[in-house]
Amino acid sequence: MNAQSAVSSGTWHLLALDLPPEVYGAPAHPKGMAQPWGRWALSLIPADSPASRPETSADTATQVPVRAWIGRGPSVVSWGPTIEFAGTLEAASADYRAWAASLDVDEGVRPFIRALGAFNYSDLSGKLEVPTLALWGQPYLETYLLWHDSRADEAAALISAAKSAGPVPHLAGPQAQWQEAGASLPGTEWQQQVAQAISAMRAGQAQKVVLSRDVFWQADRPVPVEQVLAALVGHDDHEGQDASAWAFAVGDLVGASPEILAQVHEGRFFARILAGTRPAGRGKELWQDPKELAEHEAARASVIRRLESAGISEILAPPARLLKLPQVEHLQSEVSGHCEGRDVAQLAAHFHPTAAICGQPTVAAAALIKQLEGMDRGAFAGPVGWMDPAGDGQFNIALRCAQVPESSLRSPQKWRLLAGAGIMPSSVPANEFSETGTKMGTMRSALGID
Ligand SMILES: C=C(O[C@@H]1C=C(C(=O)O)C=C[C@H]1O)C(=O)O
Repeated sequence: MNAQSAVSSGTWHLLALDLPPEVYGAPAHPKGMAQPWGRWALSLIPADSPASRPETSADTATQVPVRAWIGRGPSVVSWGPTIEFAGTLEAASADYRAWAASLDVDEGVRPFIRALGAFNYSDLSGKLEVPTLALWGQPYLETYLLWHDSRADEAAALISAAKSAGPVPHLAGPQAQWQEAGASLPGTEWQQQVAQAISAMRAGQAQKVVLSRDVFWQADRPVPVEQVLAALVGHDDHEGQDASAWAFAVGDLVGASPEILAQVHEGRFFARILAGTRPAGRGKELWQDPKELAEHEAARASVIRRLESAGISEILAPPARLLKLPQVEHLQSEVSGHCEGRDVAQLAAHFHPTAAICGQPTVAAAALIKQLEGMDRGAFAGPVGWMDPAGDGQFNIALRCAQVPESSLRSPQKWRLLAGAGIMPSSVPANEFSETGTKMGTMRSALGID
């Protein structure tokens, strides 16, 4: 079936929901919204009944995958069928925007016919998906339900469920027992690869290379994605800072990334570059460590260098600051500018891969990753996020996440946790190994492993 033609002949609907102020958090401020709103919206996802949890892949059509993006700015929780635009990030976004522009819908509704997508690190292939039923939480305390005619019955049920739901229900985290189930490279081998990268860099092959690794975890039962997301949004708004990560379930990834590759809002571009890491509570050490400072500078410079060719003007790039997250602290640089006429997908594609997740110089670092990493990153470290028909939106770098099997997106039992670390000529392999382990802590904690 050609989903696009089937849906453009239908109708889209938008309803503003009148919700109690508690849903948006206290104090009622846009920055504080993500956590209670996320828990509220996630609690409305229909339960994962055994009937919707097929044992065989032949039944996967009955699955109801959850899609979500929850953090500062527009947030969404959705489930069920989507309209897909596959291809590279730029091709998929061009197709999506042309389709959205051609829809015969009210101009108040069109901006909410937004798409979510995750794209592979290596070639930016992937897909954008437009939810056909979605709860969109907006800054300034608004929530809209968007639905397509094909989901009218579910929308009616959801509207009455939303009316009778308590303000912010408690969602239990995952209750599974976990077993470690291998890795693409055993830890000792991975550290040998890091040592090789260090030798190659000392011989002048590159200045920085980011090597990542994975660890598989097997649960004794399916783990509903909304429980994991609820635990991830629970981490938000750490120590009174701005909401610092965006929890997501997009494509085959579930996680909470703090790093913004490209954000576009009404002609303004914004990015948040992270590089340089310490476990929580030890961030101040970063200012004294020449290796971390050089590593950060490489990542920051790689974005700043590409701003002009991206067509961005009136650039602001204040000095780096410390970003505190529950598991780790980073050096962060925020960069902004004017980006009239460029959409968020074009800009994300332009900046990918940054030195924060590839290295410096890009081509040499990419070659070392290919030679040494010993695994396929999939969409890990690729762009993940959302966009609207006008080209506004946000793509983060898919970090602090797990990849789950395509055949069980709703309640996966096997989770592949991934994390990387910037390797410099002065790096110590054992330290990089423990840094990647600490970064995986975001997911271990949300899954209830730690
Ligand atoms: C690669 C990751 O993180 C990146 C690498 C960092 C570093 O090496 O210090 C810090 C933040 C991210 O840009 C990851 O979280 O997996």
